[in-house]
Amino acid sequence: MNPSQFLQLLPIDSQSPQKRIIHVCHQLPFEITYQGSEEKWSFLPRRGHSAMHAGIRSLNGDQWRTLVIGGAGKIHISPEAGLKDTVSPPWLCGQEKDRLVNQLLEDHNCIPLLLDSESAAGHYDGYCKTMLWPLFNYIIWNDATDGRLERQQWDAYCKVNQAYADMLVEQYTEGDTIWVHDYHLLLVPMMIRNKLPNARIGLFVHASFPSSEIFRCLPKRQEILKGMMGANLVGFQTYANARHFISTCTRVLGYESTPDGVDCDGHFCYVGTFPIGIDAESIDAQRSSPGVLPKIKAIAEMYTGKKILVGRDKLDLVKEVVLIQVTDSTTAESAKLEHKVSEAAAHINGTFGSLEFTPVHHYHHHIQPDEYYALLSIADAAVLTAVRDGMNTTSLEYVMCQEENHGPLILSELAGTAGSMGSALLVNPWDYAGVAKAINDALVMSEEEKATRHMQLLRQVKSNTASFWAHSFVKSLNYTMALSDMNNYTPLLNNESLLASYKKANKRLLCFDYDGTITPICKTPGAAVPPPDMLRALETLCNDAKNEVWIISGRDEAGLDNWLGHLPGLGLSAEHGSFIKYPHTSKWINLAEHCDMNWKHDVLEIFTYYTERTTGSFIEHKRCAITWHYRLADPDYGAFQAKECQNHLEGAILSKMPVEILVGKKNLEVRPISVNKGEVVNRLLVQQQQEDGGFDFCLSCGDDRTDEDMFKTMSKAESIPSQDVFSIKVGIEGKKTRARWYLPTVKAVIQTMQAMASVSASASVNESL
Ligand SMILES: O=P(O)(O)OC[C@H]1O[C@H](O[C@H]2O[C@H](CO)[C@@H](O)[C@H](O)[C@H]2O)[C@H](O)[C@@H](O)[C@@H]1O
Repeated sequence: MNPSQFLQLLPIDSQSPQKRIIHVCHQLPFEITYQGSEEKWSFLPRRGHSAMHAGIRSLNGDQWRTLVIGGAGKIHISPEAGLKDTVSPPWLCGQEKDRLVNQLLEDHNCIPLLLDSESAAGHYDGYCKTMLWPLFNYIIWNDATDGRLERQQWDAYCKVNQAYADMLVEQYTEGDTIWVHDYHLLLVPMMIRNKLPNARIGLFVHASFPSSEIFRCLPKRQEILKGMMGANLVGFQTYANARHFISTCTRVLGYESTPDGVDCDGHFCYVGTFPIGIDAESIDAQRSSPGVLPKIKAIAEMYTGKKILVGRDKLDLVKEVVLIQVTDSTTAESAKLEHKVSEAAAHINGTFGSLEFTPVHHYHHHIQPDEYYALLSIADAAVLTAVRDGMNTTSLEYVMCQEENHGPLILSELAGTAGSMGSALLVNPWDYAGVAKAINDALVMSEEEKATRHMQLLRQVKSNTASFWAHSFVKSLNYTMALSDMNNYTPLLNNESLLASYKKANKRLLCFDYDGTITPICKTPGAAVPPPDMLRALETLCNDAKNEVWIISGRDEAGLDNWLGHLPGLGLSAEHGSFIKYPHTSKWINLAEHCDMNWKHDVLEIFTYYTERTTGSFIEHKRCAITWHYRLADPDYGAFQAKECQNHLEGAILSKMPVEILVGKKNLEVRPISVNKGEVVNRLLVQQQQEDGGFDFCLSCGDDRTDEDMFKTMSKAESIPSQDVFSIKVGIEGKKTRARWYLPTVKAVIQTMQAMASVSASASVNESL
């Protein structure tokens, strides 16, 4: 179930009133001007990101208070202040800075981040604009460099992200909800998580997010994705972006995922789609303001007898004007592009124009709001043909301005808004003939069709507002947290009670699984060598006479002997309980010797069939089991083939042979039904009971389904008080398990082993004194 779906199922009033939401944005919504030491600072609305800031503002109300942390940007100096030009923030001395901070907080609930200009430029003009922005919009950089500039920009990106995270941590109080915005701050969620492990963190990516094939080109791809994973919920504008993100995490980081999100080393990061809208009421008020009507009249007079097409795009690499009769371009980010567009306009005018008629008017400057709304209102059609756009709020504003005229909207299907604007004339911006046809269709469209299409668009714009977007995201974030709590059947292992119980015990049984429990999962089985710190702890545990320590694994005897055989005090069980080797002995005992192994040939045939058809997959042969691995295959195709293979095995083998199929971590395993890890644990419990009065402390620890048999057996060990039985699942807390506790990672397991080992070591020192 994805977060948007939780909304329909869970009660709306689950938040207590007046909780605080702290937004972390690249820039504050205001341009700051210094008026002089005796005057108040002045704050004027900053251009751009108006939908985001409208959404943020809308959250201030009965339920929430908002605080916005954002970059101050360049600080302007009023001519009256007696200083020159604009300057970067560091000139601010203590008193002036305090005055600015206090005033922003009091007047607007904002806290400014004052960055030095070098870091700010390296972060924004550098890493954001030259690395991330083109890539996120499907443009691979074509200027090869020696990597030095990129490293400097990356360093600036990290430094600036850290500054935002630190500022947040400074402001944070328990219970706050944190909402980080956009691609400028993708490392911030994990930086915060490192300092505030239990915080409620949302991240919304306002920009597009590319497919994994594009994203994987980014040299810092892992760092960026892991930074994002610090969030509890990552939101995107479109379903396609969300899907790309999930599959990128699977492919680049090798994490397991579901359509709801990504499982990241014991933390589930939910992913959802939340298309942003505009503040419809405010746009309605602005388009009807007194300044707009005279502009409408002036434009109408200027183009009497002509149909007006309007286009408005930011001039950057991802937005090109295909055919525009009146354009207004906003920020000039590229002089080269401006030149290109001017040339195209001149060409069209030269070819199709005359002394009395100029078909393309290209205005390349910021136009004032009155002119903007007048243009959107007077147009006969809008042509918005970006080749990539996170959303495109101009299309929404155009619909608001056309309440009377019903002018058709020609919209690029590669703009985020296209997904919800089904009544627009959607075009592929690369298909020039298709765009030309759409323009013609728009101009000859009947009034009736225009009205019907416009009504549908308007309904969409008025219902999916900026406020709706912001509220949906925050509610989903809260619900994902609630869902994690609800799924948390299994609490985090309480180390204190474990150690207390361990200390007082006289005879302990410790059973550990191997892969994914005491050794991290690796790309190939041969690479999963035991970590040295784990081996040291294991050795100390084995040296404690009160302990009986076992590794109970799916691995074969040779593998376990090779990696762990040097610890004589360690008991080993291989192939999920088929073989055991008692501590201080060298002989393996085959517990499955009476099992029928005739199934192996048929299973091998099926596994071979899938191996031949799944590049990267391979078969691991064991004495009593066969394993088909697909970790190195394409993740989606591998998972698909594994399902097919499982169905095949179930149909062809299970009904006829006494075997079981185990669905492991990127593997499928077949082994006799009569052996399992629980049987080994049971054998050890019974033997100890018969020989020496039983254990008074039991621990089993494992990460996959085969380990559930150990947990089950231990939970039934009636002779041991339940508070001294520790069954521990390794991995994400949300998974159903029979274990009583969970630990998130292999690292946490090793730390627990070390903690028990130090109890054993100090007991042995005390005894020898
Ligand atoms: O019972 P376990 O000790 O957890 O062993 C289960 C299987 O582990 C191995 O495969 C898994 O670990 C590999 C190394 O990290 C990894 O490459 C693979 O994708 C995992 O499935 C082992 O190869 C199997 O024989 C074990 O049954």
